[in-house]
Amino acid sequence: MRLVLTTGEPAGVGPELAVAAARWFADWRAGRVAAPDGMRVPAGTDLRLSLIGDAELLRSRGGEFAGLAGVDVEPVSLRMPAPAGQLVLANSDYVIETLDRAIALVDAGAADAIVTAPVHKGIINQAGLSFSGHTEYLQERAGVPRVVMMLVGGGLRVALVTTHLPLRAVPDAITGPLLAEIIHILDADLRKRFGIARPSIAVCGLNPHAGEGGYLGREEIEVIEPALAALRAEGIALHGPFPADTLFVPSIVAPYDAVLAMYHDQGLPVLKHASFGLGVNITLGLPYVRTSVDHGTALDLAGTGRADVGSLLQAISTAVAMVDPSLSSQS
Ligand SMILES: NC(=O)c1ccc[n+]([C@@H]2O[C@H](COP(=O)([O-])OP(=O)(O)OC[C@H]3O[C@@H](n4cnc5c(N)ncnc54)[C@H](O)[C@@H]3O)[C@@H](O)[C@H]2O)c1
Ligand SMILES: N[C@H](C(=O)O)[C@H](O)COP(=O)(O)O
Repeated sequence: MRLVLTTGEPAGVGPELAVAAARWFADWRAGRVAAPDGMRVPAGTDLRLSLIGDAELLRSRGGEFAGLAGVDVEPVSLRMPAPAGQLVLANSDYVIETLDRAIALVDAGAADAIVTAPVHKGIINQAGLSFSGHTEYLQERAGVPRVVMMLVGGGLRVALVTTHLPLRAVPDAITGPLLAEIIHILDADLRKRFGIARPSIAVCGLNPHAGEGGYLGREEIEVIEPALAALRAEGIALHGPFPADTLFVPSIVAPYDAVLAMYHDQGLPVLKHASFGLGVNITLGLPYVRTSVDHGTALDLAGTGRADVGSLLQAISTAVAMVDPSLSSQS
């Protein structure tokens, strides 16, 4: 199995974390260490990790990594020097090229999964390239009509109906057809990638108290409940819509395999509170496995050696388990 790791915004923590992860990876594939969640792979497992990025940048930020067993570099050249913590407009092309290289490798069957280090959405847009996030970019490049962002951590799986959208645009974006597409992907991938025979999914309402019977908003009555009813009739185990504030109470959320939140900042703050630094961002619905870290470029920490590599290690081990579930069951 070969994973490709895009090393992210060159001014951020991605390059140094990628090299730290590569060192851990060499030990992990040799059976010498476990992943943060305890997952081990049997020594001798055929695993390779290719770092996609500028080799000199990686070395200067993370130290030497030549000779690590199972690790290589797919070189992409920086456009301009990249001082730690300082965004350089001209390097946005470099970031996009690392993603395109990863996509080309999975498309050609030369890699099984893409793991991504964080990019800076703002600087890419400032450079004139329209970019909402990896999730949307990978969807577009894969030519699939829809994908689902799901973050996993702290015992929770939280998927989103809408992703990188201004809050003002969210209510209009939530429609019956969108809910059906998202829920079909979520249900199918929980079965296929996570081995859950009949996923039980709790759905958040959009409005406070899930609309309070229509007195605090009507989207639940007019859009969400009818969509869920139709999907239940297909046999999908859907519950809700529930008021989001209490759904995440540990004893209430515990029975469900996943929560479906209506928008980014309804679901992700809960997950990041529960597991920041060890969470994994997964894109469901792509023709290949894609995982990522739960944090951003952390420009304030770049080059200091103080950034935590835990989420990246978890993203790598999760990708391996998703490509070959038999490996996770051996841990
Ligand atoms: N997967 C991704 O590509 C991804 C994910 C989230 C955010 N982003 C992007 O990152 C940029 C910065 O976003 P932000 O400032 O909101 O979030 P951020 O995650 O970069 O930083 C938030 C806080 O967390 C800390 N932090 C982040 N990563 C850490 C780590 N590995 N170890 C220890 N502390 C860490 C930072 O120092 C900061 O205090 C934005 O452009 C955003 O869009 C990218
Ligand atoms: N929504 C993600 C988060 O908050 O962690 C993050 O922005 C990354 O998204 P992409 O994987 O789409 O870049």
